[in-house]
Amino acid sequence: MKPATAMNEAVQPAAHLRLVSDRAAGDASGIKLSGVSKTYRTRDGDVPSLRPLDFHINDGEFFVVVGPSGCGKSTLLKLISGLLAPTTGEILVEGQKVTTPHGNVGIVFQNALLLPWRNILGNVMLPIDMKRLPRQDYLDRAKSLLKLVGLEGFEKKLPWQLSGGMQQRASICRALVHDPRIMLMDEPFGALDALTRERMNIELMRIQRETKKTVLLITHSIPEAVFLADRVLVMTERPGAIAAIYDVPLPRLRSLDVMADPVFTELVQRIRKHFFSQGALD
Ligand SMILES: Nc1ncnc2c1ncn2[C@@H]1O[C@H](COP(=O)(O)OP(=O)(O)OP(=O)(O)O)[C@@H](O)[C@H]1O
Repeated sequence: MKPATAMNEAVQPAAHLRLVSDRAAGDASGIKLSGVSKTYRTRDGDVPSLRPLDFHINDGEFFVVVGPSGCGKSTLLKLISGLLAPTTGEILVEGQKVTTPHGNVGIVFQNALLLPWRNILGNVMLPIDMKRLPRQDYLDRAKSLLKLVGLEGFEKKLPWQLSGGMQQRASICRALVHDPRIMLMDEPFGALDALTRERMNIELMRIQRETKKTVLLITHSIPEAVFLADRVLVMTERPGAIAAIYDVPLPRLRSLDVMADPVFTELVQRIRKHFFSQGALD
């Protein structure tokens, strides 16, 4: 068995649950973090949010981050999107150093955040209008994305005429419409009921497999993380560091039945132990 990179020595992986932090290092594609830390400077003093992080998300990988509340997950996503600058270190997206917000990513937040006065198609087209790209070139793509997520026929409806899950599906289309290579998703299904959330997970997995996007998703749900991910990064309490990175040794296209698979349940348990040993469980 490979040596664990886990900081928490109490959590040892079972033989078939490899820790894979050495996978594909040095590849110029995907997302690469080298020594990336963040300390917020506030009037009340410094708030160290992330300890120096080093990891690589592969091109086309579904990478999920879990961690205790306040450990710096959203901060991590904002750094990768270029909305925030790191205090130390360097982030490369597709080989390019991130210094400002960049067009390579589509971002999905916890709430759909659709503009109430724009219809669903208008909301999906928002990044095209904001980037002043030619509308005609993207209209068909917007419509086929809406079809892909089961919203065909709802193009002219206003957001309030759709359920929460439908609005969130529209916001995923909005994040995909300009064809970014990378999707950054911050607890995208946190506000949904359990059944809709399960359906959205299946939907998202299908979209990711079909479009071969690189996805970084943050969630508080360990089963959701294991269900969706190729790899799961577990963070420590603030200032967040890498507790462990787990490979998910399950078929890439999964149905909900996989949740009864012993490999699934064992990995969920193993990740949960990190939180118990840190004294914090969400
Ligand atoms: N703009 C800011 N100024 C000062 N401190 C901040 C700022 N944004 C976040 N923080 C602090 O940094 C830490 C990490 O915040 P962040 O939102 O990244 O955590 P999180 O893991 O996403 O939390 P949660 O799971 O609860 O959403 C928290 O302690 C938070 O209070």
